[in-house]
Order: sequence, then C-alpha cells, then structure tokens
Amino acid sequence: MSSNQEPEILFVVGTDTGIGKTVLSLLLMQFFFAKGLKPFYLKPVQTGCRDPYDTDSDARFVYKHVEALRSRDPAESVIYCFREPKAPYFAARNEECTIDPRVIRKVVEEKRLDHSPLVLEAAGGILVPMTSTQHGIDLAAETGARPVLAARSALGTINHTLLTLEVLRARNLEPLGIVFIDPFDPCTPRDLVEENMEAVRDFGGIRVAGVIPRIPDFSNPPGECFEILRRMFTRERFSP
Ligand SMILES: Nc1ncnc2c1ncn2[C@@H]1O[C@H](COP(=O)(O)OP(=O)(O)OP(=O)(O)O)[C@@H](O)[C@H]1O
Ligand SMILES: C[C@H](N)[C@@H](CCCCCC(=O)O)NC(=O)O
Ligand SMILES: [Mg+2]
Repeated sequence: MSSNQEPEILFVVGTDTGIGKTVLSLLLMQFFFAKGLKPFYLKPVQTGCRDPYDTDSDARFVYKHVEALRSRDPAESVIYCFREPKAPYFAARNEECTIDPRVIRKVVEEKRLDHSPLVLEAAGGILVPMTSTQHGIDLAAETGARPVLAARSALGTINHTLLTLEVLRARNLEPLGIVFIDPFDPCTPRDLVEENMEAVRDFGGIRVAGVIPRIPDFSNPPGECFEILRRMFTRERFSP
C-alpha cells in the first residue's frame, strides 16, 4: 500500500469502451498528485491512434490535463499503439504484430521502482481480446493490479455492471470500487440512477462510490469528483 487504502497498482476497467475510463484515470492522477504522491499513468495498449500524440490518444488527454505532466512526453505512458480503432488483438494482428504480456509486465515493474501508485488503463471492456488467448483483464491478474470499475449511470448499466463483476470475481479480482459516470445525459432521472446504485449494491454486493458529474473543464474538475475518489479509498464506508 502506498498510503491508507491505496494499492500500488490500480487497473481502471470499464463495462464498455467509451464509458469514461480515461476520465476516471485522469481524476485518479490529479487526486494522487494533490496528495503529494508520485503516480504514473500507463495505457499499455492503445488502439485507434497513429501514435501517442494523436488526438484520440488517452495518454495525450491525461498529460494535457494533469499539470505535473503537461511538459512531459505522453509516449512514456504507451507501450503498444495500433492504428485501427479495434480490439487490441485484431488491431495488432492487422499490423502483423503480437502483444507480448511479458513486455507489459516488465514496464510495470520498471515504473514501480520510481512511482506509486501506478494507474493502468484497459482498452475497452474487460473481455476484449488482447492476444489469441488472453483478454484485457488478464493483464490485471498478471501484474497484481487491483481493478477500479467505471460504469455508466444510465439505463443499461445494471446488466453490464453485474456481468463485469461476475467476470472479475471468476478471476478472483474484487474491484476496489465502482464509480458511475454520467457525461452526456444530465436528464437521466435521479430515481433511475439511485435504483441503478441500489441494484449494484444489492445484486453485486458492492457500493457505488458516487456519480461523476459532467466535467466542463478537465484541467479543473468539480471538487465532488475527488470526494467520490476519497470515499472509494475508505473501504469501511464503502462495503454494502
Ligand atoms: N464526466 C464527464 N464529463 C464530460 N465528458 C466526459 C465525462 N466522462 C467521459 N466523458 C467523455 O466521454 C468520452 C468517452 O470517455 P473516455 O474516453 O474516458 O472513455 P474510455 O472508457 O476511456 O474509452 P476507451 O475504451 O476508448 O479507452 C470522452 O469524450 C470523454 O471526454
Ligand atoms: C478503439 C477504442 N477506443 C478502444 C478499443 C475498444 C475495443 C472494443 C471491442 C469490443 O468490445 O467489441 N481502444 C483503446 O481504448 O485503446
Ligand atoms: Mg480510454
């Protein structure tokens, strides 16, 4: 543990692609820097980008909005980068490449020497193929990372969140926490969000730490985002 309840390696996973994993990773980085820690963001496999400086690069987004990283090179945070916006296995195969989990493990071990915690971001949802035999989530098991789950707060999330929890637990991976993210749908009725949180608590056995609101300025997110993260790391207030 780096401090309090924070594991040294977090793996930000989502119930789908485009769910808000990069936004949650950004918030975690801002949160840890504000605490005086020395975190490191790693996107082991990025697809849909020419290079780590591409407009769709998750590392570029994180580096742009974290003050301590603004003058640093986002390429430091990307191990594999493939052009096609596809599952990593297929994007790599179409460039006649193979993703080697040993390379990823080695980089994680190197980064751990100088940084803590590490914030790894998955590509897509947890069962997205990484190699011909491995899914994205298998990386978490291999690196000893603790998953943090990002899920949408709106309709459809109950099924996706409970499915994701089942798959994680089948691999003996218990998420440190879950946050809901509500980026584009401010009209999601509050009672629906409350019921979605209740479903995850009662059917999934874990309490949602909170709902990340729409963030108008990613360099300066609303304070309630960090209150949600603080709550997530306080496990005794977090169990159902
Ligand atoms: N709270 C928010 N406020 C405003 N915009 C948001 C918020 N959360 C997510 N978004 C936007 O929604 C889109 C998808 O989010 P994000 O890139 O974080 O998804 P992702 O899960 O990381 O996707 P991928 O699987 O491609 O890595 C982005 O344009 C992001 O800026
Ligand atoms: C292209 C996307 N943005 C993402 C990969 C998503 C793969 C989803 C595959 C699927 O579930 O069908 N890449 C990435 O996060 O690097
Ligand atoms: Mg992302």
